[in-house]
Amino acid sequence: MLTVETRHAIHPEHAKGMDTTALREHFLGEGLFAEGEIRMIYTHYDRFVLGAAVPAGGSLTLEKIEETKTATFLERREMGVVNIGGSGKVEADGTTYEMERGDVLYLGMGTGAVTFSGQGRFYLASAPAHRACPSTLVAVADAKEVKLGAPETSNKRTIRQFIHPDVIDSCQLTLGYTSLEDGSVWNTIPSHIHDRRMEAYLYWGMEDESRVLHLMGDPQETRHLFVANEQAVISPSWSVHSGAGIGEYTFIWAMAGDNKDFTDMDFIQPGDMR
Ligand SMILES: O=C(O)C(=O)C[C@H](O)C(=O)CO
Ligand SMILES: [Zn+2]
Repeated sequence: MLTVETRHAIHPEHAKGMDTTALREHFLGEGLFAEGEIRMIYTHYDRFVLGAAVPAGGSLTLEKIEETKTATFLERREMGVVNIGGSGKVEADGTTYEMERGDVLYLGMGTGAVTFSGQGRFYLASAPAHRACPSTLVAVADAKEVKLGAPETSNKRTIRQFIHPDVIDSCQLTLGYTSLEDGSVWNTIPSHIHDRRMEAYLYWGMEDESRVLHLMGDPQETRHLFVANEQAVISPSWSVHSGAGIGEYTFIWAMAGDNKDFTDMDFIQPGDMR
């Protein structure tokens, strides 16, 4: 089964007046990972699509979605696939990619139908593309590692960059994930925005009862979302995206927009946030 939900772009002035239910309705992705299903969210933020495929031992094929009005989903798009489950396979364009937990697969524009199988839990992130870059499997060991933060500021973390100019080519998609060290709770502190790019976070590797308090909103009008395992947050270009978690957590960040410069961020120090 394939289901697609549409999320329209929200103006920051509109977001200021939202209550908790409305904030969750517009910015949180809940229930994306369902056994035997592909579930997707088509956003109007840079036409970024996020989703999940959980074949649960069977197989699932992503061929097309009505929203793009193209013959296949990847006809004019590129996509990142992250396996956050057990061993699984992805077949695309006549090639079978074996994916272990944490591996990332980049699929270039024009790839055609994509079939997911095995015990993988596949997170999907896709953006429009203008040229075909080579499809590439990037194992955890091949990612670029960046260490950030310190125990004194409770934000010591490892950023692993997979779909990133220093690792593989892509059109506009960048993707990787960040894991917190034991005892550190804060991600992406100091907070930042990047008006040039939207971003989506998928929190994973969490206990069922754990939660991340995700900060979003205009830096002068912050709001929060309590986020559980395997839930996603859509971050418009005007919104900060930081969080503090109870228990272990990792989050996949994926971005689309005008540049692929990971370090292009406008920082806002905690003292300047409201
Ligand atoms: O821990 C971090 O800091 C991040 O992972 C930053 C995000 O990837 C991000 O927001 C990039 O723009
Ligand atoms: Zn960011």
